[in-house]
Amino acid sequence: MTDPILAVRDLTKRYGGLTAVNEVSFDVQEGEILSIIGPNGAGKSTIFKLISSFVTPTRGEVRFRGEVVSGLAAHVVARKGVVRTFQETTIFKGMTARDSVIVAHHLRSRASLFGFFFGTAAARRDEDAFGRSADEILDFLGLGAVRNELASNLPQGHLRALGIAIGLAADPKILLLDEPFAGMNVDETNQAVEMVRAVRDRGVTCLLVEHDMAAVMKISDRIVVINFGVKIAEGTPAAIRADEKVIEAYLGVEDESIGL
Ligand SMILES: Nc1ncnc2c1ncn2[C@@H]1O[C@H](COP(=O)(O)OP(=O)(O)OP(=O)(O)O)[C@@H](O)[C@H]1O
Repeated sequence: MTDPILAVRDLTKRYGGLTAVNEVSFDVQEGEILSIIGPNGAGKSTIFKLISSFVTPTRGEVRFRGEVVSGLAAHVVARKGVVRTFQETTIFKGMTARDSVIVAHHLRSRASLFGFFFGTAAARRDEDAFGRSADEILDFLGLGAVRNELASNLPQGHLRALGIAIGLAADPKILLLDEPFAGMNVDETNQAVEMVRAVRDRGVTCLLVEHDMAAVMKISDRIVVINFGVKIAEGTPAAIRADEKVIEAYLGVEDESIGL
């Protein structure tokens, strides 16, 4: 097997007396779609925050292409290529879709953000290149027709896609997608599943936290299952569906189903 693009080792996060994530280890291979699942409060979001360096582990580490990235500032890790998608709630709604993606390009080279707002010559040069790249990303995600709409006017499905577009503007090697199918109907979910596949086919490794089991089973190459902060299973969708520990963890959970 080739070296993993991401190696999570003995990752542990304690909040006071509560161990949110406990000695979790797994690898992510380049080009994979890997989903992290588990009941509410299992520790999935905390694992995402640890991988993207928004929080520092109590113990253990995350290695990206062999380099330890835990402990580095989140924007440094993002620039290396480990990027979280924006949630709808954090998208700047007063901007057009296109400008939002252009600003995300500027965030990649933070020096030019000042120029974007104040119109310096160097920023205008960047502007052309970033504009072309933004248009390509928007077209790629099916947002070309709404590029000049204010984000505040976009329906939820488009906003979700815009969050992915903003993530892609940062030129990720790994994209962390936090509940990309939440609140979607079946048609919207199917479209979003295709979108995530297309992102992977573009060469971006995708890591998902998701509750929609039907979508998870359809899209994932592999799944990591977390329960009470501990990894209880890891494998292909077929293996996970048949895993006794996984079935047990989900038994009695009313709002979730493992899709059996
Ligand atoms: N900043 C924090 N301070 C204290 N406790 C926290 C903090 N963040 C998370 N926790 C606790 O850690 C545990 C894991 O939370 P986490 O949000 O990672 O779970 P999750 O699997 O993402 O849940 P959900 O599926 O409901 O989003 C929970 O018990 C939560 O209350």
